[in-house]
Amino acid sequence: MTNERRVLVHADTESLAASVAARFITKTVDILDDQATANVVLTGGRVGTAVLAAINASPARDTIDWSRVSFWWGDERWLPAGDAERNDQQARDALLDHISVPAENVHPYPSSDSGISLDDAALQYAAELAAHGDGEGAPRFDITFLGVGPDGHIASLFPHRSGISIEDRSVIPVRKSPKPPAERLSLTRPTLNSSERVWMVLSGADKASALGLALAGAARDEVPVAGIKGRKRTVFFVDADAASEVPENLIAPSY
Ligand SMILES: O=C1O[C@H](COP(=O)(O)O)[C@@H](O)[C@H](O)[C@H]1O
Repeated sequence: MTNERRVLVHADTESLAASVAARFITKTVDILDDQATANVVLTGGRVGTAVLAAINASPARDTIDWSRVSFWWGDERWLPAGDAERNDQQARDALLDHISVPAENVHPYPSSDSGISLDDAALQYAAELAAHGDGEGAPRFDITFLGVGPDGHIASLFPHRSGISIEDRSVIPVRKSPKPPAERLSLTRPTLNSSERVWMVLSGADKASALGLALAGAARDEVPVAGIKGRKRTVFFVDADAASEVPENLIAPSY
């Protein structure tokens, strides 16, 4: 099977979230049949959080041995711990607080009330990634979820900003983000692209243009999602509205 990007279209956000949740559970069980542990990178955003809620709601949720799964984040908003706008808090509310995952398996970014600077927070998260990286700069990420903004941003890598081109670090501080809050932390493109599987989750007509441009070969500086590709698989899980500008030949047959 090739590692071409694939687009799977669902009728609406609800069926999209339920389908990705089912696929995640099946894939993670398979991964844990083959290896001792799994590393999953979570995203913030509306659809990413809906997927976590759908995993939580699934009767098959606990077929996964959660004690062998570790969670990381693609990006975080530089806000105090527990803030409802933090990506980690939204993931805890939707899923993590409801499953038997050991606290040490959950790797949130530092928070703005942690007493360290944004720059030091980026260094600290990079060090945590490296500490779990078996000699690499980051663990082997088995599944990485990414939302996609209407401007084509992924994680906190925005169009026409230097972040999308940074290659010598695993984590960067982000300032003056076009989307609030202004200060953020983000994995870099090479770190995201080190993932075995990248699963993009997006819905809504406001995402159609960015998705269409990315799949038509836009430059990553213009549309950052265009620069993202997992090692084994890159799948866009989208709803019909987001898919409206996707070239027909890239849409996988419905299943
Ligand atoms: O701020 C963020 O937004 C993006 C996209 O969010 P969405 O609600 O438009 O899906 C998300 O991917 C990112 O993690 C988050 O920090």
